[in-house]
Formats: sequence, C-alpha cells, structure tokens
Amino acid sequence: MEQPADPRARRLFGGSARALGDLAASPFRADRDRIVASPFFARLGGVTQVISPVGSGLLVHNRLTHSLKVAQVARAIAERLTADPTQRGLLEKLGGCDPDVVEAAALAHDLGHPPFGHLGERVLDRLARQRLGLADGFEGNAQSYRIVTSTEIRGAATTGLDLTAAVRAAMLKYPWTRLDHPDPHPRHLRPAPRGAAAPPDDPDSGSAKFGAYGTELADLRQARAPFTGRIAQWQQTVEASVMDTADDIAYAIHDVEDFYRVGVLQQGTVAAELMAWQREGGHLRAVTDPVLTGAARRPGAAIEALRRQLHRKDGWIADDDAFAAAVEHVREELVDGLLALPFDGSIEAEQYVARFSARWTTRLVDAITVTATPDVRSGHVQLAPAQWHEVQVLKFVHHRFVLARPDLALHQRGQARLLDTLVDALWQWLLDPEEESRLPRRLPDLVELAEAELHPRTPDRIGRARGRAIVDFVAQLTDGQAVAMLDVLSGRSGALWTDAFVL
Ligand SMILES: Nc1ccn([C@H]2C[C@H](O)[C@@H](COP(=O)(O)OP(=O)(O)OP(=O)(O)O)O2)c(=O)n1
Repeated sequence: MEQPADPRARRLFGGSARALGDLAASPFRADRDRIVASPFFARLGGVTQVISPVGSGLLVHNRLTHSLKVAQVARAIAERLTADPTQRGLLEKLGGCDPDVVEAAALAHDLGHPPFGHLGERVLDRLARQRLGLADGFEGNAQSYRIVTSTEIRGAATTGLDLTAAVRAAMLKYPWTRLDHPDPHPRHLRPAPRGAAAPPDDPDSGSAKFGAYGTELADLRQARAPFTGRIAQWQQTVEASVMDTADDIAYAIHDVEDFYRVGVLQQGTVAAELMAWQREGGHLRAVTDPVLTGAARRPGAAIEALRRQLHRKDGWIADDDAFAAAVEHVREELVDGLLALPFDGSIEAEQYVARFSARWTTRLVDAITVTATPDVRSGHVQLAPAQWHEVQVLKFVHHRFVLARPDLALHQRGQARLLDTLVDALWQWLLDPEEESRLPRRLPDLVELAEAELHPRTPDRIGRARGRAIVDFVAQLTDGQAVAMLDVLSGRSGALWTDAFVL
C-alpha cells in the first residue's frame, strides 16, 4: 500500500489514498469530515455537559454544542500560532501545529463521554472494575480513542475511522494507558503530569485519567511514532495541547453563561464571595487549613481555599498578585457586568451574554503562548499567567455555585443508580441463553469485537469480552436513551417502538 510522504498523515491501515466518501483532498480535513459524519458525533447532542439535555433542552450546552465551540477556539489558536513567524521554528521542531488537525481532534475529543457526562464516567468506571472485572475500567478520553480506532464502523473492511496519526495523537490529552504505558509510567513522576496521578482514595488503580485502554495501545504507539524524539513520551503533542487548552477556555466561559441563563448564578452570592475575600484577604490568609475548612460556608473562605490549592498543585505558575488581579477582573466582569441584569430572555440580556462570551473568548485566545520547555504539569501551549488565573477563578465560580448544589447532587444520585441498574439488567439479559437470538444486535457485535481483541489464553475471555461490550454499549447511549431503556427493561414503559436502541 502506498505510504504517505508525511508520517503525520499516515493512517492506521497504512494507506494515504482518499477513501470512498472523502470529499476533501487534505487527509486532515478528511478526518474532520469523517468525525462529523459519525453517528457518535450526532449523539453528543443528547449527552450532558453539566446537566442533562433531557431536562434542560437547549437552554444549556450539551456535549455537541460544547465540542463545536472547542473546535472553533482550537482552530483560532492554531491559526494565530502558525501565523506568527517567531513561533514557526519551535512548532516545527515539536512536531507541527496544523489547524485542520486541532479542529478534527477537538470535534472528536468528547465522543466517548457516556450518558450523564462526568457522573456517568465515574459510575461506569466503578462498575467496569468492580463488577465486570475489567482492570482498565472506563475513562471518557480512552473511550473517545476507542471509538475512533475500534468501535465506529466505516465501510465493511475497517473498524474505527482510520484517522491519520496526527489527529489521533492530537486526541491524546493523556498519552498513557491506565497502568503500563509508557514505562516508567507517568503516575510515578514527581510531580506527575496533570491527570496521571492515581486517585488518593484508590492509589493502586493507576492513573485517574488516561488516553487509551490496553486494547488500543498498538494504535497509540503508531499515532505517536512521528513525534518520537521531539517530545517526551508522556507529553502531549502541540496539537493535543491546543485542543486541551481550547477545551478549558470554552467550558470556563460557557458554563458561567449557561447558569446565568437558567438563573442559578446570582449576583448577590457571587459578589459576597469575591468581595469578602477582597476585603478580608489578609485575615483569611493567616488562618490555618483546618480553621479554613471549618469555616467553609463563610463568604471568602472557598476562594481562599482555591488560592492555596493553586500553590499546592500548580506552584510553577501560581502567583498571589496575579490571583488577586484575576479575582478583581472576574468580579468586575460578573458582578458589575453579566450578573447585574437578571436573565429575562430580553434582547438586552442576550446582548449581555453575547458580549461576555465574545470578550472573554478573544481575551483568552489572544493570551496563548508556546514554550519549548513547559513544566511537567503543563503542555507546550499555555495561557499567560494573568489569564491562567482568570480561568481558575471562572471555573471556581462554576464549581462553588453550580456543581456544589445539593439539588444537582440529588439528580446525579438518581442518574448513578439508573446506570448501575441498567448495567445489571443488560448483564442478566446477555447471560440468558434463551434470549441469545433476541439481544439488541449491537450487543453481540460488541462482544465479538471485544473477544477478538483478547489473547485466546486470556482467563475468562468471554466474560471479559461481555463486560467490555456492556460498557461500550451503555457508553454509546444518549442520556435520554439510557432513561428510556431502563424504563422499558423494568417494565415501566408501555412504549414498544422507541429509539432506545438506535446507534
Ligand atoms: N464533576 C464535574 C466535573 C466537570 N463537570 C463539567 C464542567 C465542564 O463543563 C466539563 C469539564 O469537563 P471536560 O470533560 O470538558 O474536561 P476536563 O478537562 O475537566 O476533563 P477531561 O480532561 O477528562 O476531558 O464538565 C461537571 O459537570 N462535573
């Protein structure tokens, strides 16, 4: 088969020729089109970003509208960087930065997000490891990689989208597997790269975040081969670093917008928190950690805890003056700006949102730099310190006033239980010999695929294959499908023909 001259453009199956259906001449552009045409991509419209589109409709972002924004921001960053003649040499040396590659990777980065977003990710990981005996568990990033390389169908002869090496490498925010690759494993580095450390409550489980399961390791190696000698094995490619930064920028801005729109973020509470810290910062800084934890509900205490956490985890960039300036900037933008007018659907309120979003996106995209020797906690592409601190404060506002709400927790506990019951019900169905010929067709297909991936001498090969197939199957449902499927499986729904199995 003809090999492309550019190793970055090499596809997994080796060829460089345009495949049936590829309209674009550029292989990276063709990758972008392959991703957008995938049913897994369309499915993201029904998957939680922070809260489920089942209950919120189009009021807030879902994983599809999020992915489109990440792609837009990522492309803008890559275009700015490549247009700067002073950066070109460094970008080349590190392995390249192509706007089409970062756009494709950004569109694909969340394909593996299960129903109910991060909550679903945690539940499926627990079930995969504890109930289904899968040491690799479940991880959204690794699932995205698995979809484009294994479970997505393109034509009869291939599994996966057969993407180029550069695009697959750009999807790898965490270019390691859970436990074994590379050797030495990045979770043993001190400090470890972001996401590589094991969760403190489960220190033997391997990295908290990882880019690929063991089943996709050969593919990961091939994707990363063109970058050998240019970046460390555990480092993101520049294009992955652009995508990762764009993800952070996009959701830091739109999460605040979303919860302003639905009336959850309110001027009074945000003002009280930020301004109490500004007023009493000196006093708050002097108290010990346990005293601060004890006063967690006092205005100003939570943001002081953030300041301390930034020093602890990101000492390479944390700076008190930059932090204070960021608190002031976010206060001005939110308290005097966006939140000053309650969202009432008026044209004026929409204009506030549009201006807020435009101003912040430009401010953050314009603050991107490339560095030859980043800290281990950062990629080569990073925000300038002032804007890095502002993003931390924006994310804080979202965590403190949205994610920490008991009503959201209540909802999530229900979703966790739903997924748990659904996995169990599907497992029972899969094991029922009388039902073998009446299973949803995709389920035995996925078992066959997972079985073929395992070495014939793998202990309990069929059991493991079934476990992985259930995880793949549930992970590819939308929120609505998961709800509908459990309703039907538990006899609560009389609707016979539903879209619960579509995909
Ligand atoms: N406990 C959490 C954590 C995050 N989020 C939301 C907030 C953001 O909108 C988005 C952030 O998660 P992403 O998956 O987009 O990105 P990360 O970089 O945080 O994680 P990863 O690298 O695993 O994709 O999810 C949430 O609802 N609940």
